Amino acid sequence: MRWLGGQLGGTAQLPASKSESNRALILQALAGGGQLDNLSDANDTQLMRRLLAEPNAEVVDAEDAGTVMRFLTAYLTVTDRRVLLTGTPRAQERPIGILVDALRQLGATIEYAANQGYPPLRLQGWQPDLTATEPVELSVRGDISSQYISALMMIGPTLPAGLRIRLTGKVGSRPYIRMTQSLMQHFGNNCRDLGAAIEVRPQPYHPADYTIESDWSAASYWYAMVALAPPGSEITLPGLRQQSWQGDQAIVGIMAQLGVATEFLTDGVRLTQCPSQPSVSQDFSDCPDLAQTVAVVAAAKGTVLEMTGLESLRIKETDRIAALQNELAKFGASLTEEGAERFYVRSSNFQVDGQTIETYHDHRMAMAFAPLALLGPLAVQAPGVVRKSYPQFWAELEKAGFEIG
Ligand SMILES: O=C(O)C1=C[C@@H](OP(=O)(O)O)[C@@H](O)[C@H](O)C1
Ligand SMILES: C=C(OP(=O)(O)O)C(=O)O
Repeated sequence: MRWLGGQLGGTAQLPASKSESNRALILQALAGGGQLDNLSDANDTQLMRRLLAEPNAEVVDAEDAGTVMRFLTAYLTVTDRRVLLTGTPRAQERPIGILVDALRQLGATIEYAANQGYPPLRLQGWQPDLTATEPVELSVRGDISSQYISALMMIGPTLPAGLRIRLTGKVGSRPYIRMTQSLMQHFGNNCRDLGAAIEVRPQPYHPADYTIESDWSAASYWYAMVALAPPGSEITLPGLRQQSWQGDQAIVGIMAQLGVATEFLTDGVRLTQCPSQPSVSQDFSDCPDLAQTVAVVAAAKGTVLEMTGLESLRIKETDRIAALQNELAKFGASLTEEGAERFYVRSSNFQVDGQTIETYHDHRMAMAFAPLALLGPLAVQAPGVVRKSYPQFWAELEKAGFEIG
């Protein structure tokens, strides 16, 4: 792929948030109705929708979608389904023991079909304590994935006396927990986040309509393009809100330091260029999905980037730290760990001249490196990976003035 030249401009279409979509689908199913508008066309969301619509399936394949695997483990448990819940080889390497242990304490019978602590899972029955008058108390680690906590929160209202989840360890991806709370409240459960614990009342959901916001994680790739495009470039992204439930709106503040200014419009944002800083320090604990985008922009601009909060990156679609290290090295840039869990991106004489990017079955590797085509010719292996969250990504790049393929 290559950039055909000139300034970047115009409007780019974003997918709807897959995180909001996949929560809204679970809540709609538990509420027994409600109209959802602007559901994501991401494979992760279309898959969730299909799987929820198959009440008699004996094998449920969550493919490579973390939210689908984790949310359905809880949802299929409380709807008393007997199924084999499986996923891709990589999904079978992503841990789920914390969620399974919690569900067992609530009355689930779940067995591991292959390796202890990992999918595939055999869901074999659900017998909650129907006489409970006090909320069930659970302790759940927050430092592996917030998706376990969101999954438990969403099924909490189905328990006779609700649920109290005490969070232990460092809690990562916190905004995703708040997003779950906000959507639950929208569907009628006044769930409370007390910081160290989450209280879910036994209030039944009621059907509610909701229009999904555009996806801020997907927007991050357009921020990267504006940051690297010729002077005078800009882009408009419809469907993003100033009051957002998505933690990846943090891209606004991060990119303000890397040369992109955000103007909120009535519907969406307009991105323009602004001066950037020579070095940037950022904790990604709350926004892990932005790490790849920001690392690549910093490397390309020669900005020294200090990165913390990357702990969860090793257990996502791929080991994202190793993948970033390998691919940045192709441009003479580096990502090195200097001290415990403290990483630095550094580069000098960064050049794009026909390198091929490996994507490691990870949509975000493809999308984070694609903006480099603004600086020189580039090839991306297995470009179809983007379908997980942003199926129209390449088509939108073509409209914006890239030659693809
Ligand atoms: O709940 C969600 O929708 C998500 C939570 C995050 O995962 P972790 O909680 O595992 O960090 C994020 O990386 C993922 O893309 C989506
Ligand atoms: C980590 C991601 O997704 P999930 O965990 O839902 O597979 C992602 O989209 O970057």
